[in-house]
Amino acid sequence: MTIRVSVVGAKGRMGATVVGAVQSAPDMELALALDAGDDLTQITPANTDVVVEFTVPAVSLSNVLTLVGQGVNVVVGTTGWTDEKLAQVGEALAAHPDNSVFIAPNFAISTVLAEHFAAQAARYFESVEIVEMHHPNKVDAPSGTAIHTAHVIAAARKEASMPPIPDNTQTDGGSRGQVVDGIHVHAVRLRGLNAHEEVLFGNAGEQLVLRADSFDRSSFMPGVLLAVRHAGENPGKVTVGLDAYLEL
Ligand SMILES: NC(=O)C1=CN([C@@H]2O[C@H](COP(=O)(O)OP(=O)(O)OC[C@H]3O[C@@H](n4cnc5c(N)ncnc54)[C@H](OP(=O)(O)O)[C@@H]3O)[C@@H](O)[C@H]2O)C=CC1
Ligand SMILES: O=C(O)C1=N[C@H](C(=O)O)C[C@H](O)C1
Repeated sequence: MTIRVSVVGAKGRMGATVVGAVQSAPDMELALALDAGDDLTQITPANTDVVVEFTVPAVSLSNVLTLVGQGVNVVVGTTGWTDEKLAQVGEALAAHPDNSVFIAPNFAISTVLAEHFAAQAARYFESVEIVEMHHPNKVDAPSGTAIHTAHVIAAARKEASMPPIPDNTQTDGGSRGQVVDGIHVHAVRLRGLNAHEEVLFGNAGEQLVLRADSFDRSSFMPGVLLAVRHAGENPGKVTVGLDAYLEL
């Protein structure tokens, strides 16, 4: 059966790439391609099975709530999600128990795997810091991926009862980065880059660096299409992270 996919944020860098990927997928057809200023209530179960949402953090929650209200499944790539926002989506889904929302901070297999390996490494290293590097048009820092990676590492360290990360910094004008769940996260914005993340682990006398590079937005498309194909599998629920659909 052909999956009818609508794209919200369709004129953006990611949205336009998703439109092309959906048009090239043999099992999908493009329904509506909407962007800023368009009325999202045009999207209904009569024309759409799954909506892919790539917009900006400031509007994504509102868009997702509208789309859930329209009774369709939603796949979200926009960043900026917090526990509070996720809870609001969960409440909205209670009124639409047949639909689901899937959110991925990153759809690239390299990055999802790097994060998976980082969770494994986290229990063996005293020190860890994250460096994310992106194109200068990105509006949010640190990246949604880096925030998610920090949470995953912090949870793994907690489960392994790791001691606090050693750091004797006495003065800091901001150069130590943002602390997310106890992990220092550094953001670089550089012309020529796309989306890149390094997780640096250190012990006395050794270092492990996990690095994932998305050189091109095509890197995100297999993950987006995978999520579209799985949409609706967890009715009434919000699922976060592409690892949910990978057998890791
Ligand atoms: N999960 C993942 O794997 C990835 C996630 N991202 C994330 O995806 C998001 C989008 O990134 P990117 O495509 O580069 O950003 P862009 O700024 O290129 O695209 C965003 C698009 O959304 C549109 N938009 C703004 N407000 C609305 C609205 N209310 N309703 C519908 N459309 C709207 C914008 O229109 P206008 O410009 O006219 O305001 C623009 O066309 C970011 O949060 C980014 O971090 C990016 C790459 C991969
Ligand atoms: O804005 C981007 O480009 C990206 N945003 C996502 C993020 O903030 O993690 C995913 C990827 O890093 C590209």
